[in-house]
Amino acid sequence: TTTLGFKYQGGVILCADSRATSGQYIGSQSMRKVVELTNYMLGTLAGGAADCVYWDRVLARECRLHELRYKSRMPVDAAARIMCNISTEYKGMGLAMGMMLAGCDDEGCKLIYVDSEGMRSHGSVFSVGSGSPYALGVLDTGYRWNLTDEEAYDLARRAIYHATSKDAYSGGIVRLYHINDKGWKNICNTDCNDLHDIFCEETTSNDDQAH
Ligand SMILES: C#CCCCC(=O)N[C@@H](Cc1ccccc1)C(=O)N[C@@H](CC(C)C)B(O)O
Repeated sequence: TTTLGFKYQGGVILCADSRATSGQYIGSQSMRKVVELTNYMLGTLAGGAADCVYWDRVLARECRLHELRYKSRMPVDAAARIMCNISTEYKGMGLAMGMMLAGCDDEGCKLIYVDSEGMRSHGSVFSVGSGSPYALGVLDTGYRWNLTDEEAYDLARRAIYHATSKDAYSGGIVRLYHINDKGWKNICNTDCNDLHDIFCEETTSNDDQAH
């Protein structure tokens, strides 16, 4: 898996691949690793597939119950703390999860990393999963706060694409989401092979073809 998230002037960007593997076997090329927790909060999944998918659903239920009981949004920090408490409760029992929670509440846009070791930290740029070293190489080079929306989308897609090229455990579809104070939006779901044609286009003109 390769997942990334970063905050910038336009809100928060989340992007992830869609491959599930078991050793060298590819179990799925269409996993949803950016998950919709509420209308205003998204999460990303990396690590054990069952662990991530199961506890993400538990968290989504807690968010909905909060809205029903208190008629107000679940703050992103509160959701992160719930996931952190779950991780702490099961620490040492083998859970393997590396997640990001992102959303914009009345305190502004938040990006929080949470994992099954009990880590919980706020940040502006994160990448989580087996392909994260490759993604960070692209991301840290191109990241700045004042990116335009289109530049942010392009940077996220490039970072995930290059990770899928190098990391055998990442691949499939690059799913890109944008969150701001109006909510979240799925910008695109692009197959890695199509991104190859965009990011690695060969200049084909007659003289070039005479290699
Ligand atoms: C194939 C298949 C069934 C899924 C097995 C399964 O959990 N694969 C894991 C890798 C892993 C992890 C821990 C133990 C063993 C295998 C996987 O693909 N994780 C991806 C994210 C999830 C959400 C899809 B990614 O982190 O690579």
